[in-house]
Amino acid sequence: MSRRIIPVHPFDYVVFGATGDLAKRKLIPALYYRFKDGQFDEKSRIIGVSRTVWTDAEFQKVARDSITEFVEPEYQDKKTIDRFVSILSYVSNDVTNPENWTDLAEKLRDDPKIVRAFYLAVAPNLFGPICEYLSKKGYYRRDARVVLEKPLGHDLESSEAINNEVASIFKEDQVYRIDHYLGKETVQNLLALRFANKLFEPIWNSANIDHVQITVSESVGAGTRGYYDESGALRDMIQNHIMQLVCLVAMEPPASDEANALRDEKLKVLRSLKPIKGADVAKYTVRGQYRGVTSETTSVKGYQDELPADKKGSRTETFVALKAEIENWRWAGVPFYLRTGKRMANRVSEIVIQFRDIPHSIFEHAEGAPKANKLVIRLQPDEGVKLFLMIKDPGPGGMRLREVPLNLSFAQTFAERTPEAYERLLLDVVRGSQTLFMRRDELEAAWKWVDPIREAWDASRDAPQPYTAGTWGPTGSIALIERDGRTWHEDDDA
Ligand SMILES: NC(=O)C1=CN([C@@H]2O[C@H](COP(=O)(O)OP(=O)(O)OC[C@H]3O[C@@H](n4cnc5c(N)ncnc54)[C@H](OP(=O)(O)O)[C@@H]3O)[C@@H](O)[C@H]2O)C=CC1
Ligand SMILES: O=C1O[C@H](COP(=O)(O)O)[C@@H](O)[C@H](O)[C@H]1O
Repeated sequence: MSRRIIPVHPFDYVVFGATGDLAKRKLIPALYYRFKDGQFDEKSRIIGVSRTVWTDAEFQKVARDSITEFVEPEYQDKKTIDRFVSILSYVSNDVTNPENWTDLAEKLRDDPKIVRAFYLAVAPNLFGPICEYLSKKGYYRRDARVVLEKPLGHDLESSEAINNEVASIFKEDQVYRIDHYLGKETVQNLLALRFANKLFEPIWNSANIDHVQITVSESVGAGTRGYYDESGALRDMIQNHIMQLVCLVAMEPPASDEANALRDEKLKVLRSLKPIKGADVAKYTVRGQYRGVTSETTSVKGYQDELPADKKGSRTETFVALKAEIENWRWAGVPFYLRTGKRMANRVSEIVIQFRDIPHSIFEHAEGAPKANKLVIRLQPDEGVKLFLMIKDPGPGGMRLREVPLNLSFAQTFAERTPEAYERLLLDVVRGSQTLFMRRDELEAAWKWVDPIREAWDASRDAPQPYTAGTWGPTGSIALIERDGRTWHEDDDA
């Protein structure tokens, strides 16, 4: 069955930061895919804005190159690319220079039926000037939308300052804060799994679940990404993506999929997280930094070796593991073990729901003991869901118990390409759907929870624990979970 494509209203999408890396690698390809699928056509416009002096044709040429490089070859056809780039135009503008602000009036249509969206793919210090520009030049409309890229601050205070600047022009129902994890198909599937099935909800609680693990590991390094040393894994991954995953796993069933119904429930989870402060930080968190490794076949640089001279000696963490707890009736006593890192053994993002042991085994004389059930939701790569169950090993040899996975592999089940997160999110903005975007109070609640961890690390004399590139992180991370008599999940299909 082929996918049903519902076209969106015609729009004017103004992309600030159009010459940047994000526009080139993610935004242009995502918009192209949606155009190719017929979700919008030449009635819409995409207007790039940056300081670089380009003509429309130059911007169109760069967009063509980005499609050639980042769109799968079977989706590239000249006729569609020609049609797509014909709706692209460009305006050169330094938003910090009010004396020379450029006019967008020629590009923006003054028609209330045409959706107006501003995508701020620029550093957050430009959000204020851009909002001022939009307001003073009269491009603001009460029904316009503004999309904010991360990082939205480096702590609660700076996040409040950014949000205040934006809020001085845009109302909260106009603001779309991107957490691209929410746009991932498999993350949305978590909602379907939990709330479109009868099976799980009755057992989704502390009476039946022993613990939850969330791992987002990357095999790539961090050092060449300019921003990373100011950020570190706690701010870069835990505060946003992993907190959002915790929310989706732990929240109460919302009354509907309406944006605020969902966000209200996520917010309650964030506000129920037990604070990790002071001496508890050393007990419940582990931070690491990768070391290089050289063998006969490979040579991988350590984080320190990748840094420029003035940053050597940095104590920025490239790995975090922590034990979080949610203080409410559903989750009391169920630890959430979270970990993320760069230069780890594999690229894998997964959520593991480890159920409790059965209350009593009747298999006294069987070969093998029953193991507790486990649900593994693989977000990437090899997206899918595995439910580990006990079965009788077939054959005449008596009762032999074996753990096997019920395996739903998305790649094997669905022939169609899995859309990239940005494809969904960019058009949700046009649809006016905020469900997959973070509300201000959620963002701030997440900062409020991570800030004391960061502060305790900054005050500590200890450096991050070293781990060798290509491994699963420092030994402290293994100890964190093993201390509780548990282990990190390793997917060897049982
Ligand atoms: N790249 C990525 O994969 C991701 C990026 N982000 C975030 O998105 C934002 C953009 O990232 P990225 O594209 O990588 O950054 P780049 O540095 O590649 O691009 C920054 C953009 O901002 C424009 N710009 C800078 N100063 C001004 C100005 N005064 N007036 C108008 N435009 C200006 C630049 O254009 P010019 O120099 O021509 O003015 C350029 O287009 C950042 O906040 C980043 O953290 C978030 C997630 C992923
Ligand atoms: O936001 C970020 O996410 C990426 C990982 O995203 P993924 O979609 O590839 O899983 C991470 O590499 C980057 O450091 C971080 O800023």
